Amino acid sequence: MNSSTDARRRTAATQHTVLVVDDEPSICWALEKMLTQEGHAVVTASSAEEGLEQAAAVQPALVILDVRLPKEDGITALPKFLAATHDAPVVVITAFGDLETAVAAVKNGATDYLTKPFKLDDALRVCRQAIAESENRITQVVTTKSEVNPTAIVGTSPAMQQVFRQIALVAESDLSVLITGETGTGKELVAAAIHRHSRRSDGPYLPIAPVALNPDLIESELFGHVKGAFTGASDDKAGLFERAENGTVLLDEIGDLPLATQVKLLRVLEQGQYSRVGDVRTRTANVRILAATNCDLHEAVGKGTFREDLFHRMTGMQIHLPPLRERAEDIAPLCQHFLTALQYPAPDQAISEQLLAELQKQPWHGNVRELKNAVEHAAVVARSRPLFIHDFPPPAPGRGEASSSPQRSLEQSISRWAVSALEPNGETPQDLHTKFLAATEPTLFKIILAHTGGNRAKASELLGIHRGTLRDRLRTYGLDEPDTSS
Ligand SMILES: Nc1ncnc2c1ncn2[C@@H]1O[C@H](COP(=O)(O)OP(=O)(O)OP(=O)(O)O)[C@@H](O)[C@H]1O
Repeated sequence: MNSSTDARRRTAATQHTVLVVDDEPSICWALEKMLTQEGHAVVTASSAEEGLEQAAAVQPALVILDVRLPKEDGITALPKFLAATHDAPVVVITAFGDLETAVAAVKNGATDYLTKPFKLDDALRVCRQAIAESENRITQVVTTKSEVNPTAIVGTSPAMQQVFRQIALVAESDLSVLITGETGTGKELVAAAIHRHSRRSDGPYLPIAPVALNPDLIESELFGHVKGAFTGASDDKAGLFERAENGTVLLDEIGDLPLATQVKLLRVLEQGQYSRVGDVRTRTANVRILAATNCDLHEAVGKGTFREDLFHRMTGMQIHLPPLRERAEDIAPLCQHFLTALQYPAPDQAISEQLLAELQKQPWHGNVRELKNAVEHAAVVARSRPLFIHDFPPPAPGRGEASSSPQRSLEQSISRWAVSALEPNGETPQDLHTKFLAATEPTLFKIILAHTGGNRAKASELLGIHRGTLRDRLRTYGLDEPDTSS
């Protein structure tokens, strides 16, 4: 970085007061010099007790706190510094390789930490970031605890409006409903909503996933059994349909039901009747049956793994939840909803337009479940500041996809790297571009030159750049191999 850039930054930076608490005078001196050069006012203290007095008096924008202090140690004093400064960022200085202390520091509310001995460049980067964070910190205080209904189905897209309409239309009736959609699209949420808005809402709601049941016991689980029906049946036992009397049953992943059980389910659906395993007595079922699937039942019928009569019976009333990538406009309200549920400060300010555009580009193979987990992850990383794309975990791979396509993951890595490097007071775009080219061009050039057998004229033609430019860049990267062009 050249000195004029430095000077520009210094004048642009707002002056803040930084409190340095360390009993080593040399560290206080070095940090003071570095921060004063940045345009900040620096106050120092050699113990936690003295530091706390200073903190209350000067209200610093940043506290740099050593862990090892003469009386009270930095980790124990950390919450007191947060309280005294109204949550100013605290950068903790720990001994080299002391993971336990670093973890304890972050747990106690430290924004970042430096390990001794540290380079001043690193200290400067960490301090700049912490100050920028404190400037960005969302100041709005959440005065009332925002209540979020965990069963709420959030969505403003036309597709979700259609789903809401369908739920409203079918809820009152006793119709069986098949809810379809990829994993994580909210099928179970919809089933629960249908039950909640139905006449049966006072009765039980029992979701069950046949795939989670022992295949030998599946019929007994659903319909119950009588004593002695099979080895181990030491007593009569009621099944799911009996326990759900006057209520609703959700058969999750109905496509996993064995064919023999499908016949019995059809009988319940058509005649409202079933028998316990080992019993001749016919019982009447007073349950509403909802089913969900993320597989193509039509295809399962074609393969002979799903009965056609049951298929027609179940698909009479179908609610389809489209994948999240087809309803990108739901991403913003869903993020708000999940952040509100986490009591994140000012959820409406936490997601910028730029971040939203990034999130809307992602494939979300795990749909809303993946988005929810990703927002929860990002909220932990961002700790009260607005979220950035690099706070989010990488996208989940799609079905049968080992990972996202190389080009996509390259794009994502570059984006994460660039955003974090550019973050307030980080690298200039020009520095970043130079570093980016230095990281990518040598590999590309080597491959193209190998392809042309070292012929630079051909390589520059293929690359669409001037031969002289290629020569200069190869020299810069130390790739001055002999040119085989004639
Ligand atoms: N529209 C939505 N609004 C709010 N939360 C949602 C919505 N859709 C899904 N979720 C949340 O996403 C998670 C997954 O939803 P759910 O279990 O209903 O999906 P599913 O389609 O049944 O998944 P699977 O097929 O894997 O069982 C849950 O935490 C749920 O609360």
